[in-house]
Amino acid sequence: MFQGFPRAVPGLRVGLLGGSFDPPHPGHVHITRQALARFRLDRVWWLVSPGNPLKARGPADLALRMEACRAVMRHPRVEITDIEARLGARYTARTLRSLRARYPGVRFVWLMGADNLAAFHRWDRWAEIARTTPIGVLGRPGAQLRAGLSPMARRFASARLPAGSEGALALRQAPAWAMAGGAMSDHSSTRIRAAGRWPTRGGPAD
Ligand SMILES: Nc1ncnc2c1ncn2[C@@H]1O[C@H](COP(=O)(O)OP(=O)(O)OP(=O)(O)O)[C@@H](O)[C@H]1O
Ligand SMILES: O=C(O)c1ccc[n+]([C@@H]2O[C@H](COP(=O)([O-])O)[C@@H](O)[C@H]2O)c1
Repeated sequence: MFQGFPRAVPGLRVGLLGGSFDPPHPGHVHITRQALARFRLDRVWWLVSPGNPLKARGPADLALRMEACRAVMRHPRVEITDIEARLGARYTARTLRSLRARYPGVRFVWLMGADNLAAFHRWDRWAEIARTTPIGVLGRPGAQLRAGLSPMARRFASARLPAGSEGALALRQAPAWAMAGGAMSDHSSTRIRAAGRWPTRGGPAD
């Protein structure tokens, strides 16, 4: 369809897991599998970010992160993509607008860990994202309480799907969001970097 962009037909339920993946780890794999099952998704696309706009430190080289992602996440329904670099987008609201225009009829669900839900109100045009895209949240140790009390959770409280209805998330008109329950993983990129098992860059995101 477009070089470097995954294929998707109208009606396909596609979860978008944006991340720095600096580096990717088993926690990302865990939540991807959980999202496929709990939110009844047909696909998950990993959007390997050119650089989180809220993180001062730039991530490792994109090609290196893409390669590492392909090595840890092998699943027939999961695609590893550098779509945001191709679009020249690092703000999620912009990415979602572009994807909706390129893939009419595809049912996108934005995926994120509970730690990101807790800080979601600091994102560019966060309420627009919530009003236009269903959001699937995956549990993360230590973040559950903050996520539940967050400005996003409070402002869009009436749009939250009750436990047991998460499977309908992709079919719901936004605003709609759900939390997937179940086992959590405590893996984190910060911890891997701190252990010196991944190259780090000191400068700001480029
Ligand atoms: N163990 C985990 N449990 C739940 N969600 C996770 C987990 N690890 C990462 N995520 C989610 O995956 C997405 C991408 O995460 P990211 O690549 O920043 O990994 P990270 O481990 O959070 O990195 P860092 O420690 O550098 O912040 C985010 O939405 C994040 O909340
Ligand atoms: O759009 C924003 O303002 C924004 C602010 C912070 C994070 N994000 C996105 O959130 C995703 C997770 O980021 P990270 O660094 O926690 O992996 C990734 O796709 C980022 O681009 C987006």
